[in-house]
Amino acid sequence: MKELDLFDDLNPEADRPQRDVSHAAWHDHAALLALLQRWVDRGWLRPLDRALVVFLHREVGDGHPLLLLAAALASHQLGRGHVCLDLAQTLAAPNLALSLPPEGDDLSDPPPLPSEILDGLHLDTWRAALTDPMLVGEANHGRAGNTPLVRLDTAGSTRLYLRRYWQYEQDIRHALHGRLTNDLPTPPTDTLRQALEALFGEATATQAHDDAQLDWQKLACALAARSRFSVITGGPGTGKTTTVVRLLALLQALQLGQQQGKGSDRPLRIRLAAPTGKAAARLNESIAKQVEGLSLLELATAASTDGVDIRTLREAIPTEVTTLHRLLGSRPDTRHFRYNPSNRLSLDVLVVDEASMVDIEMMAALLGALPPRARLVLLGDKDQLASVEAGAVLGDLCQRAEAAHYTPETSNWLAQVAGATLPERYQSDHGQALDQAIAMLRVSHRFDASSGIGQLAQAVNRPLSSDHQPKDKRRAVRGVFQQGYADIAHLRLSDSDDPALDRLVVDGNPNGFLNKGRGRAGRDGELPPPTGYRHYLETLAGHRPPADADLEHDRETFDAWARAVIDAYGRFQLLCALRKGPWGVEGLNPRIARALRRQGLIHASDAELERGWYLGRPVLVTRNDYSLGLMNGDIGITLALPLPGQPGETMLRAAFPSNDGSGRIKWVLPSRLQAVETVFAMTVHKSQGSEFTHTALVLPDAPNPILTRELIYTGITRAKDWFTLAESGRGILDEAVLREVTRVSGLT
Ligand SMILES: Nc1ncnc2c1ncn2[C@@H]1O[C@H](COP(=O)(O)OP(=O)(O)OP(=O)(O)O)[C@@H](O)[C@H]1O
Repeated sequence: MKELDLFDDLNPEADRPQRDVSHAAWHDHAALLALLQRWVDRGWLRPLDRALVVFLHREVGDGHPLLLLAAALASHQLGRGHVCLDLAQTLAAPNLALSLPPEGDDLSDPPPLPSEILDGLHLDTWRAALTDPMLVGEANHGRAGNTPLVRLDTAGSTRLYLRRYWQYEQDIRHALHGRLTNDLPTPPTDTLRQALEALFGEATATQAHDDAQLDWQKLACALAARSRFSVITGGPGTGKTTTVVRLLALLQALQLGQQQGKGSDRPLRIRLAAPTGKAAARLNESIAKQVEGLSLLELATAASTDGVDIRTLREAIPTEVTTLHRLLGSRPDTRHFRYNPSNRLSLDVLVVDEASMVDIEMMAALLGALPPRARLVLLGDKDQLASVEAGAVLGDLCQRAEAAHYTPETSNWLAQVAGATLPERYQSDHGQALDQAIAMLRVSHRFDASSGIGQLAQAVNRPLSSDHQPKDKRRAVRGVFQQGYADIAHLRLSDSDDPALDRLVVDGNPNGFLNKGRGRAGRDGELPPPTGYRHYLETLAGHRPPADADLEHDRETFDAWARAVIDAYGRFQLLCALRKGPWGVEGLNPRIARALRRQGLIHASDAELERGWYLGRPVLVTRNDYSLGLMNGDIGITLALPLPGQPGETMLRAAFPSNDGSGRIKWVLPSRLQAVETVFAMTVHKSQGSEFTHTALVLPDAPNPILTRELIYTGITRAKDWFTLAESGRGILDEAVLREVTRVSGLT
C-alpha cells in the first residue's frame, strides 16, 4: 500500500498586496480589546472568544495584538464548524471570519468590519506576529509544546488552532494511520468470493462500463471485510444499511466458521451506534427489518466446510442501535467519557451510522476508546451538512471518494473476490491507503429516474466543473421543477405574510402537486397525499382516550394514542435555514402556531404560544438528558392526561417515543424538560438523521452565507415521499446551490 497521505495541503498561495497599513488594534492591546468588545456587543463575536483573549493577555502580557486577534478569530471559527483559522483565507475574505448579520439588517453605528481591520495586512506580517513561544507551539518543527495555541504552516498559508482541536486532529490522524497500516488477516480469497456470492449473487458483468452495472454494495462489503477502518458513503437509499447488514453477516459467518475449527463458537462482539437518538432509532428499525429478511443459508454453507448454524448466525447479528454518547459512557458535567484510551470498549466491530454528523471531538474520543484490533465501519452521506460542532470528518475523509483511486492491487483483489473489473476512471497508481478503505455507493434504490426528489437532490449535489458551469447548474436545478414530477412542488411566496405559507403548513399544499398528490403508487400500494400539520392535530383529537381513562390503568391506550400522534407528526415537517428573523425558526414557530390556532386546531393564548406549553405543541430536544433518557434530536408531542381523582381536569405531558423498539412512550412533565424548543419549524441542521413523509423547505428572502449546496441537499433528502420548496426571494435557490461549505481543517 502507498504511504498514507492524509496531510496533503491544497491551499494555493494567497495573492495579497505587499503593503502594510497599520491599524490601532494591530499594535495596541487596549484598542484590540475595545474592538473585540464592540464585536461582542453586536453579536458578531461570542463573549467566549473575547474571554480567551483576555485570559491570554492576562497570562502572557506582551502577546502581540495581531496574535491575540487571530486567537479570537480562531476561537470564533469553532462555533461555526471550522477547527482552525486559516490566515490566508481570512485575509482573502475577512468578513467571513465573524458572524455578521444577513444582508439588509439595519445597524446604526456599526463597528469596523474585519475587512477594515485587516485591510493592508500582509500574510507575512500576520505570520510573524504568531511566533511567541509562550503562546504558540509550532507544529511544523515538532515543537507543538504545551502552549494554548498551535500554529501549522502549510503551503501558502498558516493555520492557527486552539490546542485542544489541534490535538484532536493529531489523534484522529494517528489512529486512522494505525488502523489503515496494521495488517488484518484477510479471509482466504475463495472463501470470501463464495461468501460474497452467497450474499450478493454472482457478478453479471465482468467488465462494467457504467455505475449501474457494478455492484457497488458488493465491492463496499469486500473492501470493508479486509480493513480495520472503512467508510461506506452514499446518498439516500443507495443501500448503506443493506450493505452493512450483509457485511455483519459476512464477518460473523467467517468468524463462526473459523471458531468451529477451534471447537469454540465465540461470535464477534458487534455494536451499532449513531450520533443522535433519532438516527439510532431509525437505523434500529431498518436494520431489524433487514436482518429478519436476510437469507443466510448459502452464506452459512460458504463460510465453512461444515456449515455454520443459521440460527446462531442470525442471532449473532445485532439489531440494537445506541447513541455514541451512551456507547462511550458520557458523564454529566464533563467532556470525558467512561471509555477512553485507558479503558477501552470491549467490542470487535463498531458500525457508526450518520457519520457525517460526528464532529472532530467525538471522532477523536471514539477512536481513542476503540481497541486497536477492533474494526470501525463508518456509514454516511458525505455530501450532507456536517455537524454543527467543529469538524467535518466524514466529508474530509471522503474528499477523493468520487474517483475512488483504487490501486492496481486493490482492483485486482476486487476482481478476484467480487468478480468485477473496475472501469479505469476508478483506478489510480497513486491511490492512498485511505482511498482503499472507502467505498461510495452510487445507485439509489429508493429514488429512481421517475422521482423528482432524487433528480432534484442529484442536480443540487452535482459539483461545478468545466463542463458544468454555474448557469448549467442553475438551469438543471430549476428544470427539475418543470418536468412534471409527481413528488415535488414549488411554492412561490410573495413575502413572509403570504397566506400560501399558512396553507402549506396546515394542509401540506396538495394543490401544488400533480393530481393533488392522489393516485401515486408506493411500495405498499397507493401513497396517501401530502399532508400538513392538520393531520397530526386531527389524529390527536380523534384518537384521544375516553375521559374516564387514566394513565395508571390504561397505559397501553394512552401509549397507542401518543404513538399515533407521533407517527402522524412524522408525515410533515417544515424546515428552514435560519434561526432568527421572519424566515427563521424564531419567526416561523409562532406564526405557524397562530395559523393552526385560526383553524381551531390548537387552543392557546398568545403568551402560551410564545413561551408556554399547550396541547399539541411539538418539541425538539436540543441537548442529551440522560436522567430522562432523552437525546438531542428527539421529537415529542405535548398531550393532556386526566388528573387522577379530579374528573374533567387534565395535566400536560410531553410524549416521546422510547426509541428502544419496545413502542413504549415516555411521558415527561414539561417542567423537567430543560432544553427543548417548539419544532413546527426546524433548522435543516437539526433535521439531519431524520426523515419525514412530506418535507417542506422554506428559504429566506435574502441571500445568506448559511445557504449552501449542502444545506439544500440535506433538506431535500429528508423527504421520503413528498417535497415542497417554498421561496419568496428571486434567485435565492440559484445562489445557494452554487455555494459550497468550506470547512477549514487540516485532516486532509
Ligand atoms: N441492491 C438492491 N436492490 C434492490 N433494492 C435495494 C438494494 N439495496 C437496497 N435496496 C432497497 O432500497 C431501500 C434503501 O436501502 P437502504 O435502507 O439500505 O439504504 P440507505 O442508504 O441505508 O438509506 P438511507 O437513506 O435511509 O440511509 C430499501 O428499501 C432497500 O431494501
